[in-house]
Amino acid sequence: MRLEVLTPAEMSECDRRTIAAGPLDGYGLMLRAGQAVASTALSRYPGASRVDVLCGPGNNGGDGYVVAEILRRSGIEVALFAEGSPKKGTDAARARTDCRIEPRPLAEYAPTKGNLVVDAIFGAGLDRPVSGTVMRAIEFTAEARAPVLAVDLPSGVSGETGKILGTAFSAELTVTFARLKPGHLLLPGRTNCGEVIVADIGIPDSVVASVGPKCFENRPDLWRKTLPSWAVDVHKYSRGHVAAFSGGPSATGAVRLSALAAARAGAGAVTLLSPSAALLVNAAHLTSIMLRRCDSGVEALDFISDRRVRAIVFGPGLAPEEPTAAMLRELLGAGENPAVVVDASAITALALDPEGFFEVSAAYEGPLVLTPHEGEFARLFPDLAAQSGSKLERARLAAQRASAVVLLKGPDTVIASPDGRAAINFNGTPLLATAGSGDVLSGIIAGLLAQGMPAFEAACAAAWMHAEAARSLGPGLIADDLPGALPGVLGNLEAGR
Ligand SMILES: NC(=O)C1=CN([C@@H]2O[C@H](COP(=O)(O)OP(=O)(O)OC[C@H]3O[C@@H](n4cnc5c(N)ncnc54)[C@H](O)[C@@H]3O)[C@@H](O)[C@H]2O)[C@@H](O)CC1
Ligand SMILES: Nc1ncnc2c1ncn2[C@@H]1O[C@H](COP(=O)(O)OP(=O)(O)O)[C@@H](O)[C@H]1O
Ligand SMILES: [K+]
Repeated sequence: MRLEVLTPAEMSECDRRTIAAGPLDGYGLMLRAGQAVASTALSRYPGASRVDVLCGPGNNGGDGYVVAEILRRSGIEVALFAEGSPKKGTDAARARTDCRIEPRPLAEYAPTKGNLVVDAIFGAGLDRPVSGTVMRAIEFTAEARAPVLAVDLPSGVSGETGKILGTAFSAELTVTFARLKPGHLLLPGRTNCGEVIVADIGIPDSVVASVGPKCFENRPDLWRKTLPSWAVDVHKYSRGHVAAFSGGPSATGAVRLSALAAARAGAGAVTLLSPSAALLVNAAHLTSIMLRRCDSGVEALDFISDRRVRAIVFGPGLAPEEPTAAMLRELLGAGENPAVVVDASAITALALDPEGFFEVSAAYEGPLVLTPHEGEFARLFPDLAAQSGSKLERARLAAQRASAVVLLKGPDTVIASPDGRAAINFNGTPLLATAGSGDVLSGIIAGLLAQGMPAFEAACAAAWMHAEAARSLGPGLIADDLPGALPGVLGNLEAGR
């Protein structure tokens, strides 16, 4: 499985290096790209006897001319519409010359019922909002509900950010080349792409590796090798001990979800550290999870060092106030180095003095993971939330600033490491939009960290497992159900090892 996700700039560097190494030249790559799209059109739309191919002025349009010519030779009635002409001497101009169909201006295009539309107007080169004739073509197509097969990306979707520039085709199917681009995975672009097929056009894996991509699809192959495995003589504490900090008497449920999830993710022991006032409430709800009174940072630190705590969940149910932030700074500054997952109200508490936290986190030597949703992210990183870059870019900048792995939640969860690596999760489901599911996620991360999984991999694996657990349960799930679905998910992963 090829997991690299290439920015449009990295993709064009791959093209350049492939061409430089030979034997394929730029036109050879274009022919292969066009062939891949045409054969997808023929196999996936076998009943389509008429196809409208819409071509732009660049290489995306070049691919479109290749598609049109192949479909024509296959006996299909092809109508060709062009927006602008390719520059003289380019591969696209050659493809235009080699295509035997005379294009009509895009302004004359109107969708015909039953026709398949091949969108080859803009791809990786989209650099400003679509407007005018192209915008109208997109709108007509949407009104006619004509099926769209997009070449590389639906025109209007930014390959870099997944944002819609002006407006965009909603494709049923998108054929892209060599590897996915961020725009295929990030919202809203992902929705416009429909099903995405990645076609091999002859760009060697070694060339992709040589451009040093740092973003990946979050699939098990990304982290499978780092999943915990236990020696035969393991005992509960050596399997990994998690401490989860409870809120006050009326805010204990969230952290119990985290604690249960940490245990289900494989931690050998999980202890809830509870303020005295909440001890009885917690006691009434716990069985395999242990309970310990804890009213201060000093007591917590004693416990962490005495009981060899390897990972901490800090946030669900805590007060979003300065004492919470102060306790976290105390924990991080004490010289113990357990892995720490900072979630929920603790992130809001840190936003009272972000710089104070970033100083402490920069000096921290243990693994650190922050799991904000967009609202919490905007509180801790207001300038990054306001900037125009992609979700991927925002998560990466935040990870660098906080010296922590940042898992930015949502339907297109992004996990970013301060070392520059990032992964985009694709298996999320709206089933997870239910109260408490984030608490389960932070617990899974802590459970994996306690077993020694590195922070970036643990966060990626947890995001994937969390969504798989939801999918295995289906409609009707509540967050309480998610930990119980983890054994099935883990069992399937184990079977794939
Ligand atoms: N050698 C390569 O790089 C390969 C590229 N391929 C195709 O080439 C595409 C990239 O080609 P290009 O870099 O030429 O880019 P595009 O063909 O996507 O678009 C570039 C052209 O569109 C114009 N443009 C961009 N946004 C516009 C807007 N909103 N309104 C009006 N005009 C706009 C630009 O000024 C430029 O003329 C890929 O998406 C892929 O389909 C494939 O042929 C495979 C090989
Ligand atoms: N529409 C959605 N599609 C996929 N995942 C979602 C969606 N909405 C929420 N999630 C996921 O559900 C979890 C919700 O976490 P969070 O917002 O912290 O909720 P809570 O605080 O109630 O636990 C996150 O992992 C998030 O990525
Ligand atoms: K396109």
